[in-house]
Amino acid sequence: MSEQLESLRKQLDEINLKLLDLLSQRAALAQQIGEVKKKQGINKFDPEREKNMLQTLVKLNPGPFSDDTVSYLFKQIFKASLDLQLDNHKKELLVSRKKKEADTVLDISGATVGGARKQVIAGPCAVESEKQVFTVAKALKEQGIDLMRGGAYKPRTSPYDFQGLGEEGLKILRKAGDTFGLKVISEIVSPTDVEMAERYLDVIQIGARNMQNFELLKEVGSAKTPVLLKRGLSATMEEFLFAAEYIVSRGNHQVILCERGIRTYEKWTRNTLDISAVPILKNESHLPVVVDVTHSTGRRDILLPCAKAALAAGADGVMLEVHPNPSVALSDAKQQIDVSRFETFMKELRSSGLLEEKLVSVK
Ligand SMILES: O=C(O)C(=O)C[C@]1(C(=O)O)C=C[C@@H](O)C=C1
Repeated sequence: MSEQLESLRKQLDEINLKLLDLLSQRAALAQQIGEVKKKQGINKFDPEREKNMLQTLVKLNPGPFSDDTVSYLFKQIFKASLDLQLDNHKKELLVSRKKKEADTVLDISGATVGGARKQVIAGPCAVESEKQVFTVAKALKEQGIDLMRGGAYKPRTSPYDFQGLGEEGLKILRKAGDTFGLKVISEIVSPTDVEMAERYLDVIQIGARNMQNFELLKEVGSAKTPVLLKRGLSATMEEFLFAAEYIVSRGNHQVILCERGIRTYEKWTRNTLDISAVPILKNESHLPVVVDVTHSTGRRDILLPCAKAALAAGADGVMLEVHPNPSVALSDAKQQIDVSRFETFMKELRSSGLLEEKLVSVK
């Protein structure tokens, strides 16, 4: 190497170290600013401030970098500082794995979710009658299922569709649960119904359409009953975790996250099952994660491979809809499976080995 090149590179190396030192000092200051902003409840991202800083820097740019290049470089620095501020914030979330390393295991009157046993949560889309629910409950019990779902309050797209049996539906569920030794899960849509629902349910479900119904989240957060929180139709994972944080921060730590598919342009499935959500949520949070294979796909023919994929990706369980006679179901007739299909589903899922108790927790 020529002496000149060597000397220039040496100077560059020294500047690198000075830049690193300055960047680290800057990052530490940005962190402090982040803390102050948090205390004052100010937004971390401040585009106006970034614009002003860029204007000053461009004005004083001595070259040889172009103004665009200077802007680009500093925007990267601002972005990295903002990420630091937000990352600090993420560490403080109660639902975060950074806050609590060990998996949260829910004990729902003896049935665990998030622990060694992988759960299959099944049941009709809507509670229609005692006979219908009892038929399904019997089939679930025969398959060794612990948890039964069934909708009593149905938030339907059309106001003319079946809206559910309300409290009467919850009573039927409870009766079936007590008769067959199943824990029961059902959705509540109004904060004023939470207290009543706690009398009947083992788990309160917050549906996808209500994931950001903050008053409802706060109410179930103050309740004692475990909560199954579904991901919103277009919710990012960050929004999903913040919704869970609403519940946990109010004192109810028993939350199950449920991936149920997100809205995309794809029409061959009802929603798009975001399988990547499973390992990401498991990494980011200590809360149990289950996958609703019925609502994410809307297709009976792919329930099994999607359930296998969910469990293989680290889900703590899967959820699906079972109806004695899906063709006459009052809701979601096209996607529920009958008892015989359910038995086949369980047989094949079991033989895949994926339902076996997990030996080590997924991290
Ligand atoms: O000055 C602030 O308010 C900061 O939070 C610092 C900073 C920066 O790194 O310059 C970071 C994020 C904001 O969007 C704006 C600026």
